[in-house]
Amino acid sequence: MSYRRLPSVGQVDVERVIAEVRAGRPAVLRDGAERLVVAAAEAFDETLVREFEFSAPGAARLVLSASRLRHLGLSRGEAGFVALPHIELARLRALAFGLDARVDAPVAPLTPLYEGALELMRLAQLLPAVVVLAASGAEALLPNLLSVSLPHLLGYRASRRATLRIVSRANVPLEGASACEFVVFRGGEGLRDQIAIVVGRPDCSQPVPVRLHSACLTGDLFGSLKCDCGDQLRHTVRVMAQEGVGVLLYLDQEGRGNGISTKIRAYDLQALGLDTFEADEALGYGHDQRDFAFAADMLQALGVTRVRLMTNNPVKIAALEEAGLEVVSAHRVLGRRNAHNRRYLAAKRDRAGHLLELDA
Ligand SMILES: Nc1nc2c(ncn2[C@@H]2O[C@H](COP(=O)(O)OP(=O)(O)OP(=O)(O)O)[C@@H](O)[C@H]2O)c(=O)[nH]1
Ligand SMILES: [Zn+2]
Repeated sequence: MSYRRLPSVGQVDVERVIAEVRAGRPAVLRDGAERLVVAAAEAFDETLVREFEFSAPGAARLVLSASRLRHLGLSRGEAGFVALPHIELARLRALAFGLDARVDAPVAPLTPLYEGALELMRLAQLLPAVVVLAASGAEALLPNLLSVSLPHLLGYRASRRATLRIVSRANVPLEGASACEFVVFRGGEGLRDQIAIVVGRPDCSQPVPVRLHSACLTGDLFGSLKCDCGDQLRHTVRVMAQEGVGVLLYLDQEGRGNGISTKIRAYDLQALGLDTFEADEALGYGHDQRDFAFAADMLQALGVTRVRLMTNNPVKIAALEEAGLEVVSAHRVLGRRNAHNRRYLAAKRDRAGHLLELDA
């Protein structure tokens, strides 16, 4: 391995801080001399409340994304923060992820460090709602906390893409597709590795059948009826096996990049009547957190530059083209419809422009 491929100190700092906030512990963001203690709103319990209140009484603030503030009734299109003079768990949770909450205090615009706190939550696949304390008032907390600089945090996604590399590969015969090689990449998005499943031995001078498949634990593994993912996954592998060649990228982008805990939270909101995109917006997200540029890098690392893409999602086609691959054709991949996924598929067609003909 060359030194160039070793993760930088900044990348290591970001990964350590991601682990801290996912474990429910506070961490510190630095920007020059300025420091900010941050902790995920969803992690707050009585103990964390006591820790924050004791170290800097009255100084906490809750930072919320633009779409969460819109859900709370604010018309401004930007992220912002409200003061938390006392951290009351019920109010904190209502503002961070309650369905019927309304903003109940003045909202102020964010500084770059506060924006960084939201980015940290997204990288950690936690809800974009974060409690912050100016470090000047929280000196007692600092010696125990890991910290990361804002430039390193903001550069993290690009650095993960730059360090994308193959770490292992082996043949794994699948039912109905015996000639498969699993190639494991480290880097890209999410918190785990990315997998390329290479069916047969593709001739890279010809267009190769390709699917970019975002992980869906509920659908891929358990056959959830709420989406079409499991069908799409198995159907694609079957088609590739029939053609004798293909590359399926299995990407760590659970819940359109939001992570499994948020996806399940969103399902709970969908049960109350919101569609798949409305539920994500209510929780503070945009339509889709995924970036497919690193998937293009994976294909190029495998020698694939001309693809026959199996997708209904125009964003995937555009992303590969933008990264310099030639998308020779795009083929629809239809899962079975049922009473539980009907609305999900219609929302993808109507709100995200997916190429789906549901009435056919
Ligand atoms: N946030 C959220 N994610 C969902 C929901 N249902 C499914 N997903 C995720 O949506 C993604 C679907 O991935 P794909 O099937 O690769 O992508 P797609 O955008 O549907 O595009 P194609 O299937 O290629 O047409 C997976 O990451 C699922 O986990 C939902 O209700 N909310
Ligand atoms: Zn799914």
